[in-house]
Amino acid sequence: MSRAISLRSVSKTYGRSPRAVDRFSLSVAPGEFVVLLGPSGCGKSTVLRMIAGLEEITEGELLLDGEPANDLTPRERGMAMVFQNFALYPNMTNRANIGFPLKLENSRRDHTERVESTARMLGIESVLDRYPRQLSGGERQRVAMGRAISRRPSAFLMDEPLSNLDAKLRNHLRAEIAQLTTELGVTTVYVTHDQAEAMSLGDRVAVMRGGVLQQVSSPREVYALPENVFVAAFIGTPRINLLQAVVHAPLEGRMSIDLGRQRLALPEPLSPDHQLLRIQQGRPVIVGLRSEAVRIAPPSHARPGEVALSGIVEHVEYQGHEALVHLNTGSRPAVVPDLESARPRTPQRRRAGGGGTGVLERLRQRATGSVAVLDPPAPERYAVRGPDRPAVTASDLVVRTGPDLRLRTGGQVPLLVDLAHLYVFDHSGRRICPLPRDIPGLDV
Ligand SMILES: Nc1ncnc2c1ncn2[C@@H]1O[C@H](COP(=O)(O)OP(=O)(O)OP(=O)(O)O)[C@@H](O)[C@H]1O
Repeated sequence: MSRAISLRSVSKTYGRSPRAVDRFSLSVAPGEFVVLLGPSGCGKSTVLRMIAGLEEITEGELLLDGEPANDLTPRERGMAMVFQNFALYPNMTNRANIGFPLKLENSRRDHTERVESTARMLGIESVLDRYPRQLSGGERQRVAMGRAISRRPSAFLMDEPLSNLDAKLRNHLRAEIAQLTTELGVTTVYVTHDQAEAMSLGDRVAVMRGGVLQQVSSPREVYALPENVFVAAFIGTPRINLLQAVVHAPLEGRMSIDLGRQRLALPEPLSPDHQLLRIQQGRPVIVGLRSEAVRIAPPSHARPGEVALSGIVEHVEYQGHEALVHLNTGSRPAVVPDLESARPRTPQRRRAGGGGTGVLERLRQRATGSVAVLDPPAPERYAVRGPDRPAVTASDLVVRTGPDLRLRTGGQVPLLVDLAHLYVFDHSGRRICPLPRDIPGLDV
């Protein structure tokens, strides 16, 4: 039997600390695979442990198949957990490890058949009579999964089960987990901080930040329609380009988005998405451009909906099948706090003002409560290299190209921006373009 899991405004507080999980609501349908995704410390494991019954719920309600379950013991919940550290009994053979939960349930019954069919499912029949220390990391994790599966639980709760494995094995096991859970049709809640893993595994992805659920949607939607700038920045590789901008909407004349040194002129007639930007006139916004929204090509190659920009090549990252070109377009990148690792900056810069401990840095720290923070102006962030050299800034835009395009560092390149792929977020980080679905009276 597969379980429906429902969390209703669930919070967790440890001692006097702020809420580790803050009014978290999520319903997982029977057989569904939901991934909890977010940076380290955002509360993913705590949510999982509250579902498992390993952590008490401070406030709110957990329902299993519609029945209140806050007070059920872990055993009564009938779920199986798989952790990142494989947690096998070292003195038991792998066979005994897999059969252990079955033995706990009924010590007199012969479980050989169930253990062997589980091992077959996971491709580990040949190692059943060895001990865990005689296995590779991947085999050990399969045994750990076998132990979770053997009892045919009503739900799997997996906490970063692949994070101790090397990249190749991780990809391999990821595919196996997807296949296995589909075959078994068991409800699965899976925790990871790896967005690629989340996107490839989940029926739905629930993105968390600072204990708060940001968005829960299909992988496709979470990528294409991120509800805020944090989700946009957390999902997708290379990371979305986020630029500080101002909407320019004169009563007469063309609407545009001012990026600092350059403007994006919005094509007329304005699309419904772009029309709604008019009310942002004069306000600071954040423009999001994924790397596929920008290409290196001259204005004469523009397709309908594409507008021209230009950029100076700062750095080219060769990746074999493609290259990532880091460009300076004279814009200021918007910083999103709490992301696991910021996009690496181009390496050659020296900071002015001895490492950012000044007023701007303090303001930035204070502002980390909101979703996005505006960076200090470029001239104050980076030193000029010498009195006779112009001021330099870091790259603000990353564009994908084919691997064979030869580009000279310091050279200027023409860019075309596809406005159909333009994201705009308001000053609080909420997506305003494409239009949010919940604007009343708008048929989107
Ligand atoms: N037993 C505990 N006592 C006090 N604080 C805790 C306890 N367990 C977790 N926390 C805190 O709760 C917050 C959420 O932790 P949690 O482990 O759920 O995050 P996570 O998103 O799973 O992180 P990671 O990916 O690093 O495992 C963190 O700030 C953590 O320090």
